[in-house]
Amino acid sequence: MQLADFKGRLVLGEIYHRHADDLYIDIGLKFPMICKIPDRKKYVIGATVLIKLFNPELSEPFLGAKKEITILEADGQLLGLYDRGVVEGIKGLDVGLETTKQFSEVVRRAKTIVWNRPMEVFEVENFANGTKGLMDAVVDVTKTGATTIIGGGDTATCCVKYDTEDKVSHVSTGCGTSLELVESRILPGVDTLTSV
Ligand SMILES: Nc1ncnc2c1ncn2[C@@H]1O[C@H](COP(=O)(O)OP(=O)(O)O)[C@@H](O)[C@H]1O
Ligand SMILES: O=C(OP(=O)(O)O)[C@H](O)COP(=O)(O)O
Repeated sequence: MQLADFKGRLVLGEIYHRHADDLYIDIGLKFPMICKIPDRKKYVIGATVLIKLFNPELSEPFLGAKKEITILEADGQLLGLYDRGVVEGIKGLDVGLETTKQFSEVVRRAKTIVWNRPMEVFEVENFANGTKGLMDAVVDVTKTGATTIIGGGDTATCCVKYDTEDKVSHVSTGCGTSLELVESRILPGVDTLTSV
């Protein structure tokens, strides 16, 4: 086991035992984490949970402890149930490598792409990798002849951010409007200007 700094590290654990109001969670280290059961129906044996770990064992704080603790457990905060990458009650603000790969594969097969809405909260650098990855795929297929239309204020901003405005077929701040144009609806502004 690597004894790096554990404070604040996110780890997955499995509920292996329940006793009275307590949940016993195996986190793959020497000691389990024990905490109160937030919901008896949901936090069942075998369920996977996400934990913010503070300390893998409480032997050091035990020596000067002011509250009652046992040294044979890890200290952490139960964040919620974990189900296929999603934690109940916690927002998902980005996509992972696998999702980016799957979306990019579809984009690389397409001949026409209409893209509205960034994949993630791309304004925050740590959450932008999937959006950048998808943009790379869209730019690549544009080079090989696909028609790529990007619409929406924020999605157009992605093009500005990644300097791809000239590398896709069409960029517009309109999103609903772009879709109406594709549907062959008459757009009042375009109609007025056309007849001037
Ligand atoms: N998973 C998410 N959770 C919350 N906000 C998100 C998520 N993914 C993207 N966003 C936000 O959605 C906004 C873009 O959506 P939207 O306004 O519909 O796009 P557009 O302006 O291109 O039509 C961005 O500000 C982005 O940060
Ligand atoms: O980004 C936009 O809107 P959104 O952020 O609500 O998706 C567009 O500026 C709205 O354009 P629209 O009027 O063509 O739908």
